Amino acid sequence: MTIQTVSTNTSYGGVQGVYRHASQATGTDMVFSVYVPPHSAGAKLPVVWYLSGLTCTHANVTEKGEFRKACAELGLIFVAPDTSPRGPDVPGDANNAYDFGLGAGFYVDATQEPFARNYRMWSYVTDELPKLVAENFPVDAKRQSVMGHSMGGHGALTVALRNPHRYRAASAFAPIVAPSLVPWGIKALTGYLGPNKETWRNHDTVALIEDGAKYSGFLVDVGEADNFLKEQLKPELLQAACTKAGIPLTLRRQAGYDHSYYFISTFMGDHLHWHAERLKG
Ligand SMILES: N[C@@H](CCC(=O)N[C@@H](CS)C(=O)NCC(=O)O)C(=O)O
Repeated sequence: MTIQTVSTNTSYGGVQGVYRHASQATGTDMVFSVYVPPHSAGAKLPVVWYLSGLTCTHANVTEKGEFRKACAELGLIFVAPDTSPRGPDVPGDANNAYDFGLGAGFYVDATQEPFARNYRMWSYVTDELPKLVAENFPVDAKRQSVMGHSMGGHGALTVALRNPHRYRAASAFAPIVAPSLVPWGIKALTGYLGPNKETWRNHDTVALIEDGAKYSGFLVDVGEADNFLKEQLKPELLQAACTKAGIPLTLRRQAGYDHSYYFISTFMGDHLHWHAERLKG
């Protein structure tokens, strides 16, 4: 598996890169970013996966997430994939809406036509891209963790719950926690997985917890001024599910913050310290 370098820039003594490769999973070219902090020759470093939200590419968090200073200090590799396949032959939303299709892969492997061929973001972020990154960067595969925002928060929490031994820590900014119950999620899961809601449960954080999935604990920040909080995010459902299942949840409701990268970048350092603590040794 070969990768093509799109760009590299030195930052905080490390290297911020953007790379392109031909993805088997999606059948398209995919672009992702990797920050490698300064490190001694031959060292293998822990890796934090960041899954982005609706409308994003790798570029949103790479340019606005303000993660590099903490990653450099803590010795963390930071990887940001795209949120969907892209290209002239990739089908999107029939009405070009922002919440389905391009930029809105929802971290599932679609089973419904015409999406099943390309929309395989679950396989991409949990299988293909980790292998590619391990082959090309100084990664310690035993020390991985995952975080995400909004749709990517949903991705991070479901990826962690279904692979608790692979991802030692998981956190989220303004995650969708119960996609089966909210408009963004119902539209996406119907479109990608079909109308049988039983097939959605594997991609619904609250449903996974209700069905017995366990995890060592989550850090979740939400903004009290987030316009999506009440209709789409519903963090109270995650709180109830975690309390009932005995999963430790640190849920912080941040007054005045909205859904944007001004919110994410403010708390990015806290999240990276949480991850670094759990990726030690
Ligand atoms: N701005 C969009 C909503 C989608 C949105 O807020 N996307 C979030 C993730 S769910 C985001 O990160 N957008 C890109 C950015 O802020 O850079 C709209 O209403 O049209």
